[in-house]
Amino acid sequence: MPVYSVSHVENVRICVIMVGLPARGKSLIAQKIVRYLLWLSIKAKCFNVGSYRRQLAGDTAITAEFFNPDNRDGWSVRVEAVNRATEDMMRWFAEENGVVGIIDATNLTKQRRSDLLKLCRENLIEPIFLESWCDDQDLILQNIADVKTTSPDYVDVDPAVATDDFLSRISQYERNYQTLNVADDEDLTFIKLVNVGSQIIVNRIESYLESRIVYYVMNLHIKPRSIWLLRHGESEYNLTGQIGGDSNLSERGWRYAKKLPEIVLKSLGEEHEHTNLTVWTSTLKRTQQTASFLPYQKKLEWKALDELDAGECDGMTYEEIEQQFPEDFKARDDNKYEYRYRGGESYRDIVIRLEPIIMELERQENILIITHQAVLRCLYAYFMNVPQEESPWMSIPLHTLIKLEPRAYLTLVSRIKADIPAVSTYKEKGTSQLGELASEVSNSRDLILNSLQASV
Ligand SMILES: O=P(O)(O)OC[C@H]1O[C@@](CO)(OP(=O)(O)O)[C@@H](O)[C@@H]1O
Repeated sequence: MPVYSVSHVENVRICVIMVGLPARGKSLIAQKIVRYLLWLSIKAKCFNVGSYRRQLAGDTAITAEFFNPDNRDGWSVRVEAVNRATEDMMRWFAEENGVVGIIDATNLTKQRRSDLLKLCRENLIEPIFLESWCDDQDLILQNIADVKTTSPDYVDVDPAVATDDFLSRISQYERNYQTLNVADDEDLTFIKLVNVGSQIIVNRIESYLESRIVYYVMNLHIKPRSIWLLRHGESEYNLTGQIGGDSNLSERGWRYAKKLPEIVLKSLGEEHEHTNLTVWTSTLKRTQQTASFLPYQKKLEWKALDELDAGECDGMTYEEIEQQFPEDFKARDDNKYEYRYRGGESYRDIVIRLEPIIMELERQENILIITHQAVLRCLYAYFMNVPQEESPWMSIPLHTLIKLEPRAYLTLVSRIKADIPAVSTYKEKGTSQLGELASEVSNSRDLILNSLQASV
């Protein structure tokens, strides 16, 4: 079955042209848009002019003077860098069927923007300008500290010297800055973020894909925060190897749920022990039982966080699926991301239903999400940029918290394992569930079922 995405339906190609002084979060926004679109299967790529400039002029000793608009050598290198980036982008559109290309540069002058506009129009590409305008000095200094002192331009440079140099680089750029405004740029498609979203000006958004990009950008914030992703405690179905369903926690699952408040507190650290977390669960019992001892007020159930719907296979073991539906079993192994259970869902379907969750997650601050194996893989893939063919095969063990701390250019990840054993629900690619190993599993399943019945 062909897979249609927004871009196929609309047949549009978009060039997002970033605008703004250095240290206004442009690269961060550009990279996030790319990650979001790739996660939705829309082919996107960022062309960072700074890295072309570094290739042309070398990594080191690019001091603020280089960026003086009157410095002819510096100027010609910078023009050449933009030209190379745009040439590569046009080649990418033409030869690799790119859909959304991003030119990540300052693009501060009307002249530069009109050159890019002309190039896009000649190539039938929709241009959309995305300006990050900011005069909040605290935000700017925070950005400089976060990003620029770790930039390749300042390798081995003392952070204080790097910060001073960077501030003078910014003042060189300020000399030429012409901000976008509705009066002068009425005909352009643009979005202007003022002080990271405290005010947003949107002008002439025309296509659906453009409006999705705008909506995504409108939801972003850059406040420091953490996101915890975890599966529910071990369930009765996990013990018996059955998939789907709405079973209760096992005895070990309940132990994990009781220990969870302590583990979360530890992970928050002393200085944040009074932080108020928001807890999201699915509508299924196993996630809600897992959340039941957490002391936080704000708990929200989301249908969109429910586990992958296994349709006709719901309640079966992998072994039973292999026996009863051998072709499906193989098809799923061959392409797990696209495979849709009979009457159920695929991983791609989960990503589509998770989109509103991602939007809301971008708006939120500290949040703890208790969900399921397949859903968690999809959420993790969004934050960590995991390619589609890999994400359904990631190992996401039970009784393990994943803490994500988004930073300017990367997301820090730590895993916290609770000291409470649980079964593994991981099925390796290409492994048959039939045969010796499988019969051991099914024997243990019978044993567990017997003991459950005996204890009733
Ligand atoms: O895509 P695979 O690897 O089969 O993983 C998804 C499966 O994980 C399970 C456990 O096997 O999740 P959960 O623990 O939330 O019940 C199944 O319900 C679900 O079908």
